[in-house]
Amino acid sequence: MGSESTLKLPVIDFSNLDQKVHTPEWDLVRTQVLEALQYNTIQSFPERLSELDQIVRRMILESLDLEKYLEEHMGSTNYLLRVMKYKGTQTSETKLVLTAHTDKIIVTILYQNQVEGLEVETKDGEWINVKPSPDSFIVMIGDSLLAWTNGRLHSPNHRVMMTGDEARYSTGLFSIRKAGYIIEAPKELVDEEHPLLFKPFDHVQFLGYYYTEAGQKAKSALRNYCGI
Ligand SMILES: O=C(O)CCC(=O)C(=O)O
Ligand SMILES: [Fe+2]
Repeated sequence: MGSESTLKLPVIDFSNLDQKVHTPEWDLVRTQVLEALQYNTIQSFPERLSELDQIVRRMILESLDLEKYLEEHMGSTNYLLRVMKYKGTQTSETKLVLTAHTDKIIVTILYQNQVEGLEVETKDGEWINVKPSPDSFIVMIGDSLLAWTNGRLHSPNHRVMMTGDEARYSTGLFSIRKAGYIIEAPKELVDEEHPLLFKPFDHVQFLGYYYTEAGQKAKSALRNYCGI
């Protein structure tokens, strides 16, 4: 995204306020507060992230020569925005605060404060420690897209490990298939060399399975649910 589209949170200085209302300082800060609230940060943040999600997915479809599915893809998407807080562990030992999992969605976009903790597993089983940066997002593929691409893309295992007192905040935008949309790899991605890996499935029903005891215990809930 170009510099014009850079997201900037309004920053307001409250330090010159005393407790008296209707001083010029009070009126100035009140105007700034109202402007900031109208700035609609919480609304524009997911909007901008959903643009990024769509750019990434467009690039994936282009690289697979499957642009003809673009409209169907975008049209069958809902978005979920989740804000997460992980309390500091109050110890110098590193603790697992979010167990290893793959996301079940299409694409995940994460943004976080400066406290480290996210780790992503490579295909070879090595854990990479993600270094947070205020200028970047973490983009991961979820199981829905892995299944749709018939395994061409990888949805990585990830977890959160923390140590120390500081709280970690992260925000995730998750693109999700609408209920009733059947996820099925397109015929262009299935051939002798690439046999179909997953039976067609509905994302919401798959989630229902994922949250059962069997789904939670499975090494890959997707493979258990609809693997061929
Ligand atoms: O907080 C994070 O960085 C990861 C969150 C996550 O993996 C999830 O919500 O699925
Ligand atoms: Fe996740």
